[in-house]
Amino acid sequence: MFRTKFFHSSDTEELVKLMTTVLQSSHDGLAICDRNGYVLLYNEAYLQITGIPAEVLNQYSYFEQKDLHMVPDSSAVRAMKTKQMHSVVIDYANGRKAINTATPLLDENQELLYVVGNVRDITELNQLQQELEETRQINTAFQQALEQIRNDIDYDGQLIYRSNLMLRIVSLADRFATNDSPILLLGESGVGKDVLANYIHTKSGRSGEFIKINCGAIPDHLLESELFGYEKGAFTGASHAKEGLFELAHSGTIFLDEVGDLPYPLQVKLLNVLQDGKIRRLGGKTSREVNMRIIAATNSDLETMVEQKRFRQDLFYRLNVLSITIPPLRERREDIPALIFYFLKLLEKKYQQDMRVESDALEALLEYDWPGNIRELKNVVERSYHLSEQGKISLEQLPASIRKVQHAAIPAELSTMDPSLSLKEAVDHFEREYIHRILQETKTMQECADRLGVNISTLVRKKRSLGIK
Ligand SMILES: Nc1ncnc2c1ncn2[C@@H]1O[C@H](COP(=O)(O)OP(=O)(O)OP(=O)(O)O)[C@@H](O)[C@H]1O
Repeated sequence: MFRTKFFHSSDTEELVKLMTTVLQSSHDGLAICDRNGYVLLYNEAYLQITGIPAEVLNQYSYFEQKDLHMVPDSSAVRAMKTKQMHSVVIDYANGRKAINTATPLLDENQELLYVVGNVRDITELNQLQQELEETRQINTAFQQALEQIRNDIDYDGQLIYRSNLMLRIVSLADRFATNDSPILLLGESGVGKDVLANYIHTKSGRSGEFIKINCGAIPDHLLESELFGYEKGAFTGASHAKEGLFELAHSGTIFLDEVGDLPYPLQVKLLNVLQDGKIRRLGGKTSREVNMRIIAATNSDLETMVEQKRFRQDLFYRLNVLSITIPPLRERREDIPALIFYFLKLLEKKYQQDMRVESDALEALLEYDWPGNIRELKNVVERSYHLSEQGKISLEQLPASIRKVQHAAIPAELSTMDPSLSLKEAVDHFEREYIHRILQETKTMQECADRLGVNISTLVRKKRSLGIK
């Protein structure tokens, strides 16, 4: 409090009246106690916020209130003991939360005279903060979902492959497609687990929808209601009943992406669904039968997670009945050209602008290791397409990391490849030229197969089918 020159009241009675009005007008709780902790003055807000009855303030000192556990904590007691200002956050029994600050008033000999207590209610602030945090989490989940949609927007659902490895995987998927057992898809991020799950659903002949959920993208507290749905009044804000994704996937397939991120308590619930084919909505009294195919996918090492008790063993066994591991792109390099031309075709169709890939750029793309797999390849093709000049993608348009692995140029005619060729013709043309070149550069078939990253029988078959002498 600051005084101006106009203040010269020496009437104690008048001063007390003034003080009382000041105290009463404050929204913060205010209380003044003497050196023994007995409250002398307090305002209405103090009673409201702390919930301490007036009778207690009239009879008990702060020391007694604390000792008798009438209050959870007291900044006044701390201030009296230390003669220093103290602030504590207190959760009062009436459910309110407040910052409680006590300021000691000392005389000229540093002896305690009074302590002034200020209680600021932060209950609403706290709730607002929590709501803000929840909104933030929901926002992040939506952002991720939008990002996913944006990434998938150009995807026309085709599963492109040329390698024997993928051929085997697709025929395995064909066999698994027609039964109802759960399938676990494993493989690094971006190898195409999502695409394969979609493919399996299409091949399964199931009439229902393909429903996808990314278990890692939805905040834990929303995931259960998202999967199982809820009944009206199941929780605050549940003003109407809502179907969960399991119900939506009835007669269809539910794809649980990043299943390793499923919170531990939900893992038991998923296991129950897998075992008896029934779900119960949150707040629901009865169970409903759902006939759905579950496909789960992860790029985490579930076995290690089981050892670390982060993933339930029983659920792992149940999901792992039919599992398919999709190899990374660097282990099936024969797929790279087919994928490049496929993504280019999609872009050409969309933007009505044909594109050629110069030979050195193509070579760099083929040599690169693709740690981000097909997702990375797709992004690089898209980026280079937009950066291209005069209908050509050349080395300069590729990211530096890819340019680095570039070797000597491949036959020049590749860069001027006829854009009217079909994808298969273009790929065949490229493969013929490329294998021919590597054959010339190597001494044995084994060495050539190693350079190409294929096994020797693939190389022999390719040579024959492409008519390479
Ligand atoms: N064989 C394929 N043919 C055509 N496009 C593919 C193929 N495999 C993957 N893609 C494309 O690559 C991108 C990544 O694939 P997808 O989302 O299926 O990978 P993922 O293994 O599920 O990745 P994550 O583990 O990160 O979810 C997608 O845009 C997809 O369309």
